[in-house]
Amino acid sequence: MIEVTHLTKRYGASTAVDDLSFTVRPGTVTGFLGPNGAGKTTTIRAVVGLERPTSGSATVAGQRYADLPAPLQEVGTMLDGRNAHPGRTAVGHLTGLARTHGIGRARVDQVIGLAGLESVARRRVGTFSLGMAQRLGIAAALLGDPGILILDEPVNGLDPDGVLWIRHLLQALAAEGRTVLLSSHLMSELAETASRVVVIGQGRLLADEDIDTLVAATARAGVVRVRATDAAPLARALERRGTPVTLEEGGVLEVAGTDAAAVGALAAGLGITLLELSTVSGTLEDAYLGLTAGAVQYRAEAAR
Ligand SMILES: Nc1ncnc2c1ncn2[C@@H]1O[C@H](COP(=O)(O)OP(=O)(O)OP(=O)(O)O)[C@@H](O)[C@H]1O
Repeated sequence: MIEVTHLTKRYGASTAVDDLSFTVRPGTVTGFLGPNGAGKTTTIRAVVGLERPTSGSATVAGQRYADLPAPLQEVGTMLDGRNAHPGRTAVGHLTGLARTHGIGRARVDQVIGLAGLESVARRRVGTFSLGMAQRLGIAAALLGDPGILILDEPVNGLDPDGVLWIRHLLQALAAEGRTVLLSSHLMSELAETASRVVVIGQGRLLADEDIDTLVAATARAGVVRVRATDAAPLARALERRGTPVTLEEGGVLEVAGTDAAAVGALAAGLGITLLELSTVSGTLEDAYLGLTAGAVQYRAEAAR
């Protein structure tokens, strides 16, 4: 469990994190989202004892990170995939870390296997691609077999095979009852991997929800899309029933406040042939954009 309670972090006059509270529970993968500068990294750094809160607190497994006797065995972190010394081999880096916690060589080999790094285990880290460095960062996070994992942008730099690997790995770790928190800007990937999400903007909490609940609440979720040989009479019939209809590109009608079966039945009654009939399911991206619309600090000026 990760608990952030009324956490505030100020740098001089600017507030990076503002009275933020949320809990990350075991057994699920939780995504941590927010626009650039929202305060995600500052929050994560406070959780792992790298930032001292101005006020409030952040604990892992009920304690401050700094008070954990063997942090590597409680919390695995990957904040920057490139933190290993470039002159060291992957095995050397992991063995060095393992020694600080009395972790045996067998576990080093095990995490190298888990991360798919066997073929490059004896290569210098400085020659690693971004994806290989990310895998090494994940191997290091797993070294102490921790109950809590905190990963900042773990998918960054991974090829599609690597993306799939990390998705299945994190889900398997959560299914074992571990607490998994990951930040990512890749919305569709996060939606595939996580089941819950914490969204922040300008240092404040915007949502702490199941992804399914959040997505179902998006504005367009449940809207019926329909394309017909002759859309006009269908649109008129729907409007006569008080159902709002919008005409989209390509002659597609979007109909709110009804369901696909009702639209299909109405069209059949009018003898109109349907070319397409579907229900719009919202996406995490829709939900995220809706939530953060007012909280984006850095936005390119719209093209005039
Ligand atoms: N050491 C620091 N000194 C001063 N300001 C800082 C410091 N670290 C972060 N900030 C500011 O705090 C705010 C939050 O930054 P943070 O890096 O936590 O955001 P983020 O959500 O991780 O952003 P991104 O998605 O771009 O990584 C930003 O306005 C940033 O400029």
